[in-house]
Amino acid sequence: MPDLETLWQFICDEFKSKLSSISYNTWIKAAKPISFSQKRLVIEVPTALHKDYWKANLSQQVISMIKNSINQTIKVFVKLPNEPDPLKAEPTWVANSPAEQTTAITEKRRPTFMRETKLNDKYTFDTFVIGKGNQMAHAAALVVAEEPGALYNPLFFFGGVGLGKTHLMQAIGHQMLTNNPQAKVKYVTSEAFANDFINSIQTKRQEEFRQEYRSVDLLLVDDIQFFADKEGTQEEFFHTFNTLYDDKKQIVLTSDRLPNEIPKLQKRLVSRFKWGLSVDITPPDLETRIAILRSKADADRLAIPDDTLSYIAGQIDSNIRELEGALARVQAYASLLHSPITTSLAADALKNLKLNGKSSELSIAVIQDKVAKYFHLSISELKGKKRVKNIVIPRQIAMYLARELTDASLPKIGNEFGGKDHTTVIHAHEKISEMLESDSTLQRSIADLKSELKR
Ligand SMILES: Nc1ncnc2c1ncn2[C@@H]1O[C@H](COP(=O)(O)OP(=O)(O)OP(=O)(O)O)[C@@H](O)[C@H]1O
Repeated sequence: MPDLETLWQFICDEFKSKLSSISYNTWIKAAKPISFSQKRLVIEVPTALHKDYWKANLSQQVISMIKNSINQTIKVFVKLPNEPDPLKAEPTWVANSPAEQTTAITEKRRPTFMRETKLNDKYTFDTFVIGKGNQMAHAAALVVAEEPGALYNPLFFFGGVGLGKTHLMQAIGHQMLTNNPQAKVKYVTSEAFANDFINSIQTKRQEEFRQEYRSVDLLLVDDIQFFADKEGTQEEFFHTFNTLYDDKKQIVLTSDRLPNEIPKLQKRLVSRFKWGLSVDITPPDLETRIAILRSKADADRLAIPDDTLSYIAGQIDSNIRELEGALARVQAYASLLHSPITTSLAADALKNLKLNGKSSELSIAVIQDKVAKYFHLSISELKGKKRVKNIVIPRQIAMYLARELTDASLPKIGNEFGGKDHTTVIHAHEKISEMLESDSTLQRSIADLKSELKR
């Protein structure tokens, strides 16, 4: 019997010749051989989704590879990093389900009242940097691109602004078109869907609208939180969803929060969105931020020393769009001065951004506006006296942000919230700080709001 290292090398070589490089990097490179004894191979993978995929697709292939090459029957165990040694409790394997074949639909002429939204060429799997916060989302995206309609339908990405939801969603579209150039892929924002729908009513072309949306192989709808308040659109989307789902066509959705946290989203949509898989994308750690900057710099053929990239990555801690913006700013500054990019030049270029600190320009009114919009409240509700929970928490969040992000005094903040006492502001700040320690939904809302306020 080979030792663990030799065996794993053999398995990797076999998969390298069988799988595309994207699949290889996602499933095999991310896996780690742990032990091999008594014909039992233990492999560790990073997320639950990797584990499912291994069990459904890859374990059996490994068994066959070994059988074919040295005529030995081995067992394969797949575990997560925090799971105990699976050899003490043998799992059962899920049989591999055959990939769902999508049928090509001949492209019809697009009705003129609907604007075509094209996929962004840059948003592919190749340009997507994998890190801790997006690893599971990336793996799910790949599964869906390779086996649309079969496993995770709908696939739902949620998470803060600028973290790569659109990028990943469009990467699925590109990949599907690479695999099957005849496939009909449609990307829209929820607002474009709503506009198309309204236009179709105004121009009496609802049939065309339905034909367009219900005949696709892959429907990508971005930012569905904006369906809130749009009753008619939700109704129409419900039927679009049902038709596609019944036809086993893949649906991918994104939002800044989970379906049940989207205000005024119909319950039947919420429940349908939960049928598939919802995956969170969280802000990248420093290492991933540096890797993203490195990949952008390489793509633009920019010579930037590592310590300068680390410096830039250290300045922006959540939003990747801002990270790209910072790099562009440094690049522009360097070309303006005709100097090479160094850390001190980057520090100069970014010094006015005040990204992580307080901003004297940010006003309480702007905070109130953003918070009210985020929670779908009116400014007067936010500033008012109503004590119902769905208003009180946003009000306290707004006070908390005013305290954290501006230099305004407590009485001034109280005053701007309809003349409240400064002790109310202190209480709000304490309450939200305390909740932030354990409430992940709140953590995400605050991160989103902060990131929007820095835009
Ligand atoms: N992992 C990644 N690797 C490389 N680039 C990334 C990654 N994640 C995000 N980006 C880049 O960051 C920018 C913002 O990403 P994207 O627009 O996909 O975010 P989003 O989550 O959809 O944001 P929003 O909520 O504002 O719609 C894009 O230019 C995208 O290419």
